[in-house]
Amino acid sequence: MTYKLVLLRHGQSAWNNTNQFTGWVDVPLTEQGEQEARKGGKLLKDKGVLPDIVFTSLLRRAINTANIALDEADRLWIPVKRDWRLNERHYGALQGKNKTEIREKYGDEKFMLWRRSYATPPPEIDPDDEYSQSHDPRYAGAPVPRAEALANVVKRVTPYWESDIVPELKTGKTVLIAAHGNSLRAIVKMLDNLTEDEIAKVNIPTAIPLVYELDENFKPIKPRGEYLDPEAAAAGAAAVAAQGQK
Ligand SMILES: O=C(O)[C@@H](CO)OP(=O)(O)O
Repeated sequence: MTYKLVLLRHGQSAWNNTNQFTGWVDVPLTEQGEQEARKGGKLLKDKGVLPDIVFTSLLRRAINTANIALDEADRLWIPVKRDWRLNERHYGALQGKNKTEIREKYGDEKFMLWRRSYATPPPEIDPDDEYSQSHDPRYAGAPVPRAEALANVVKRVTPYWESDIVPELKTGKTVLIAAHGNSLRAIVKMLDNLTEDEIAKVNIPTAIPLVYELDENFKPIKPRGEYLDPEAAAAGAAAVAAQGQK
């Protein structure tokens, strides 16, 4: 018995477009982002990868990407589960800041440490900052972070994977997770058992489905899975890696 998992990062968001750190700030998709989501859905349909259930974060860029892609694949009717544990990594005090300006102000090393190190979180956000989520009713009862490193995301995603996602895979459903660059990196790290150095080099392109076939222990049969459009995925990942450089 094997299991099928599809990871989908949201399409281009308003702040991807303006080169701002986003994290838990609930920015919309751009028109280009919507178009990317449609393309992602078409890939699912054309390749016959048809999700039976979708998991999303609580952020509109992931929710809308899932809806647009599933509509395109004629699967808008499938059940949906949303959870803050699939949210983007909380970018702390960097939320809302321009990536290039931060790199220029603090230097390459610190910039990359905050973006891609495993265990070092960015500086914490003030709970009363306009871009803090401390007072957002959607997170009532949840421990809203003031900043997260990727390690913190792995820590919140892994129990959710075990408790909510694995049981759906076990019933033989094709599971779609529509989420974010760094929450998906946390899942990729966990699935592929990557080292901290290996995951630092992984960048997830927007809205290109990444398909994993998993064995009976929920481990990838093909390490790192398979993008449904590998060429576009490589170009997209390179563009993410280069953010803040210009
Ligand atoms: O700003 C963010 O929340 C993320 C994803 O867009 O950025 P980065 O790729 O720099 O971690």
